[in-house]
Amino acid sequence: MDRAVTALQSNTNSGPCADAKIRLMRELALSSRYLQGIGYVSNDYLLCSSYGFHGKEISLGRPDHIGKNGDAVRASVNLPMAKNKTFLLVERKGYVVIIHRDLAIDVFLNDPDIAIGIFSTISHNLNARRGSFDPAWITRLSASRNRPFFDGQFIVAARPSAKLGITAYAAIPGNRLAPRVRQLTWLLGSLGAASGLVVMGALWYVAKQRLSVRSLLKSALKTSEIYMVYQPVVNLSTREWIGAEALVRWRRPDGSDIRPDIFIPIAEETGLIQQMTLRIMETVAHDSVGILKKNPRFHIGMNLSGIDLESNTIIETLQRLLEHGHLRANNLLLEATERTLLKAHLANQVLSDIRSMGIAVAIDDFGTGYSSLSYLTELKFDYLKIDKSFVDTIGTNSATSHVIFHIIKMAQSLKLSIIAEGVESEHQARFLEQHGVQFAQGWLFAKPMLVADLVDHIHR
Ligand SMILES: Nc1nc2c(ncn2[C@@H]2O[C@@H]3COP(=O)(O)O[C@H]4[C@@H](O)[C@H](n5cnc6c(=O)[nH]c(N)nc65)O[C@@H]4COP(=O)(O)O[C@H]3[C@H]2O)c(=O)[nH]1
Repeated sequence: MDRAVTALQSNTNSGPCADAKIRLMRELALSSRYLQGIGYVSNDYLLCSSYGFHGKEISLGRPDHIGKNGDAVRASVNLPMAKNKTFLLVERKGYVVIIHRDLAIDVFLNDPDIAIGIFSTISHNLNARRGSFDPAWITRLSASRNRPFFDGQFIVAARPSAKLGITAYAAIPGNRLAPRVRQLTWLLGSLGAASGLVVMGALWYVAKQRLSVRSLLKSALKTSEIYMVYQPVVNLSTREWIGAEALVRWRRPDGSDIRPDIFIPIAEETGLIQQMTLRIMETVAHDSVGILKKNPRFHIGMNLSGIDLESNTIIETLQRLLEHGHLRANNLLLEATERTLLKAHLANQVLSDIRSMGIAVAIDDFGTGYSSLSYLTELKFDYLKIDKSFVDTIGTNSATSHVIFHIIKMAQSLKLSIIAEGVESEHQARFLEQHGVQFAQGWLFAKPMLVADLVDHIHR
């Protein structure tokens, strides 16, 4: 808009609706991705526009809102040249930009994860929606006077505008927020579109809410809301439980569960992950007392995040646990994903320090990252965990079904022990065993369980 108004104002050779000015309006409108048209307004009448000179002036009505900078906004205008469409008009210094009313949310089309809704508080209709917008959010937000909430997956916020008679709703998956908000608010802000500004407000509410998810998580770390479950790892030939993977859980006081793949990235981005890893390790050390009494050779796998691999803190924590607890180095298996290794520049050093303490290290979710092979040759691992997505291809004709053979062969040639993840059928278990995979975990054998259940099931 700035560019269009400046260009039109600085062209002083002709009157506001002269042919040359209309040609300039047309060029400016055509070169913009977001403006449907540009026009000249006097006393609430559109006299001419990039569509030409309007023999009969078009009445626009009074603006709905005048901004602090003097911009006059008309939120819902029908123009005779596009009868079935509703436009948003922003007038500045006599010139007006014509924007399709849904444009403010159309810019989100390329991002299916972001859900947007614009609700008319006058007609009580959802004027527009994008992404997996859940109308139930409207009821929940209006019941709580538009206080943003986190439903375990999405952070949802609303921003009402009495002047425009709308409420904009924005919802973003908790783990994807920060960079997108910055990018989208910039884009919407530069449009200067009124409904865009309301959507922008909703997005900022969402961003603020993310910080409150951090504070919720921070206090949860001090309570039993954060706890561990254990998924057994079996020996494929004997089906004996030889170890378990510790998986963190967060249950809110209202009984709702928040998934680790949602809150771990939030903990990583908001500087809480080290505190969380420490809490996880202390809980595992505590839980291991009962487990090791039943089977002193049992191993417990723990996931590491990229930030854990950036400093020596993890080494100090492990040393403390080994010195003061029941755990021995050979009871532990630390799991790092390719994704975390990619982020951690010091990973090589930290992983080799962990191994020199006698603790085994696994590469987790193998094959789902970017440069898997280079990790296998540059870093030393003891175990390779085959990701569930490859196990799922066993017995199918999918294009990637042969990849699992190569992963197994590669691990064998590097003398790594293999654990297959996400085994759900007997057919998959038999296939893996026949191809030399020693260990597996998955719902076929057991789902993640509380430590008391694990202890009950371990054979002496
Ligand atoms: N459909 C299906 N799913 C199965 C089956 N067997 C296991 N799973 C699920 O697959 C995930 C395996 O964990 P992961 O790959 O380490 O992936 C983990 C890990 O990356 C992360 N995570 C979990 N706990 C921790 C933790 O304590 N610390 C860190 N840094 N990350 C964790 O969150 C991810 C998700 O964990 P969960 O939701 O617990 O989900 C777990 C587990 O419950 C199966 O047969 N079928």
